[in-house]
Amino acid sequence: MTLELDDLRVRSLGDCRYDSPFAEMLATKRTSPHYVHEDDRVLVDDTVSVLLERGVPIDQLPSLEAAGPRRKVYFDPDATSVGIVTCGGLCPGLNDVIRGIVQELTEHYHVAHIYGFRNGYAGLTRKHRERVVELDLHAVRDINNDGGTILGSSRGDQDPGEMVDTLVELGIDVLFVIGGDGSMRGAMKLTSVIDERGLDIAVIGIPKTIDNDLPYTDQSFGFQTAFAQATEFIASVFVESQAAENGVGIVKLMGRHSGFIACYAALSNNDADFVLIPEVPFVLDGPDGVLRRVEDHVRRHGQVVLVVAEGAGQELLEQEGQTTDASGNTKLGDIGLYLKEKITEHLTEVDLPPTVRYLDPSYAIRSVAANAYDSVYCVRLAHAAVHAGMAGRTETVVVRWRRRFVHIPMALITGHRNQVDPDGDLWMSVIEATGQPATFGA
Ligand SMILES: Nc1ncnc2c1ncn2[C@@H]1O[C@H](COP(=O)(O)OP(=O)(O)OP(=O)(O)O)[C@@H](O)[C@H]1O
Ligand SMILES: O=P(O)(O)OC[C@H]1O[C@](O)(CO)[C@@H](O)[C@@H]1O
Ligand SMILES: [Mg+2]
Repeated sequence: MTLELDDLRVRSLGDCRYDSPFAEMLATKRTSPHYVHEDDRVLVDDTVSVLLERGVPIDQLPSLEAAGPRRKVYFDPDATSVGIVTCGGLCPGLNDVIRGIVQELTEHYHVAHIYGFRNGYAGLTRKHRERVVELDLHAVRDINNDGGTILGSSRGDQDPGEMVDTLVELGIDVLFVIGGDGSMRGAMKLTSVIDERGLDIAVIGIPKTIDNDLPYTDQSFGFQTAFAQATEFIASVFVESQAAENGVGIVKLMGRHSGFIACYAALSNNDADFVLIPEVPFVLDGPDGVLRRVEDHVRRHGQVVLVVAEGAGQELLEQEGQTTDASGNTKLGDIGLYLKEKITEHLTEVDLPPTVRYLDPSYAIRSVAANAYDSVYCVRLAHAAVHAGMAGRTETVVVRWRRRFVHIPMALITGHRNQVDPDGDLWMSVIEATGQPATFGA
């Protein structure tokens, strides 16, 4: 990691001059094992060897600004208007975040207006301006009981200039963008137009991804709920495969570029014999290929369960030209169906005609309401986002890093992707739990 301290400094619109509603509560607070003072910072690294390698004084080590309420804020709360938008794919907990933002802004900061933009960035365009909704405590009362997002979401490019026009027209001071890497790239285009026009509008990101593929965050909200849902499907194919002769269960789970859902779901109920993820390429044929390993497993145990992330083994699929979705994300081939065909063909050839159960739970794992753990996480992220926005931070994302809530510059979260490290301890756990080889074939 070549990160320097200066890469981690977040932008502020200016000095904080207004009293914060939290001033009194914060007056006596100091950093403790359970609280990081607003003037203190959280270290990025957590191993002695990396810290020593950096070879710089402690105050020069890469560190992150603590999130949380400030004694003074940048925006005059009574005169502040905010906007909220949810973009990209659904994720458990979106409604919890919206609700947390609205409650915090209403009950503590007493802001003037909270607007919700409908259906992602499209809701900020001229065409959809009239669909903007005003949000209050009543509007968000029990939305956390439902999956999805009350605001709706979308993919697809919109003109940043037109979106900023909408912010200006509504008098928005702070925009909260709840979304993934694409949404954060979109948010950075907004801040660059805001800067060009010399406007005083803060843009705060709340990272959302069930794939858990955003960097500098312990684990993204909704991820735990999503992989818990996925375990149910693995358990089903396990039962089915056990009951059938030469039973083969295959579950394909979301995860375009990162196999976290597949790894965690597989570890959770430990029914999977093979986990295939995008980060670990595999071959099908040959003595060490997946097909022979599956065959060996069926011969020894009479059944087998495979969990495959949707982005795994894409290089094996013959695809006629790459297509993309409205946001420019590559559309993937169906590795689950491909494996089903190949395994059926192989086992039939070696005289083990299989009964294959293939499940692709797809949207069923991400459209549900957040579990209790994710709900807590969401409301705490929402509070952190509100404090960051009211303090005038901009082009800033709130994340939980090594269990502390911190601010990071938006550019960092779009800089690279969080992926399962084939040399890391998560993949090691998967290998230990499944008994599968570290690699398949050459
Ligand atoms: N490079 C970019 N510049 C401007 N806007 C972008 C960019 N990439 C994506 N966006 C916009 O951000 C929104 C969400 O992007 P996208 O559909 O890729 O989802 P995401 O935020 O990455 O979430 P998910 O994890 O579900 O993919 C879309 O409206 C898209 O057009
Ligand atoms: O079908 P959609 O909504 O475009 O999204 C599918 C993709 O979104 C994700 O859930 C990420 O949000 C991926 O795991 C999946 O590939
Ligand atoms: Mg994305």
